[in-house]
Amino acid sequence: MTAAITFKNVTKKYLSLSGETTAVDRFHCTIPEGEFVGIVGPSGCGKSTLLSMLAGLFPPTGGEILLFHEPVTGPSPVIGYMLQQDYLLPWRTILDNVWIGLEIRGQKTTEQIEYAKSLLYEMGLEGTEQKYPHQLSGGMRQRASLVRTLAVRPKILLLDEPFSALDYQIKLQLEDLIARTLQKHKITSVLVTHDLGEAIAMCDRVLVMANRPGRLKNIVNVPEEIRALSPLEAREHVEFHKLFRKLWGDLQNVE
Ligand SMILES: Nc1ncnc2c1ncn2[C@@H]1O[C@H](COP(=O)(O)OP(=O)(O)OP(=O)(O)O)[C@@H](O)[C@H]1O
Repeated sequence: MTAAITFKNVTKKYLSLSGETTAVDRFHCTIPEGEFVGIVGPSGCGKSTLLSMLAGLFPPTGGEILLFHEPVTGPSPVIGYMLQQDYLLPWRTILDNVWIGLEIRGQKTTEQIEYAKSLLYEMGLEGTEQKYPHQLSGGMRQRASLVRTLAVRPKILLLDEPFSALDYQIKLQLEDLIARTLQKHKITSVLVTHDLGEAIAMCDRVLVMANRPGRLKNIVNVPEEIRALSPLEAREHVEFHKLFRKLWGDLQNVE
């Protein structure tokens, strides 16, 4: 097993005028390559802080984070980030948005362009190439945003509440499509979500965090019977409901 992400006793303290806040306290865990991991926990338990440190936006105060056994020292090209907002540039067509990362990295080769287009079609966006973001629905824009992120071939994808701005039906459809795409391309993924059902339906393991200070409370493996199903089908399975109740119980006792 290759470790894609290793958190070694990671701590983050913020200093502000009102004093010191320990946002993350000795977070320790390993995520193997190809795994899809969810992080759930009460508001303020340090989920976004963890993702930001993983993305190399700022360093931990204590401990260390490794990506494929190399310490994180800043933003890394192996990491892609998908946020709640799509941040597509409104003055560029969908196709021009999709390969913006390739342009910035000087990688806009014929092969890479073809790869980006194939991702666009995989995500059901054929026919939108020459449209502008305002001509697409919220779900389509999120899909285009994911294509842009995947076009530069990240090995690790961080998803910070990517579906929370979408309505329920679109969100379920997107969960299915995105889970399939990430599995197909064997991308190690970390999903931060407030939606327990989403974490169970999409992930191989769910990390439950506790508050004040933010720390890892529990790790729950999603049973094989659920993982073998699509996120939509998983929600119908009896094991899904059992696990939902267990995680719900865990979260009631995490303070
Ligand atoms: N820049 C900052 N300066 C001071 N404190 C901060 C800063 N950013 C976050 N915090 C504090 O660190 C703690 C963890 O915040 P963080 O945003 O990581 O939590 P979260 O679990 O992502 O929350 P939510 O689920 O509400 O998005 C909170 O107590 C927050 O107030």
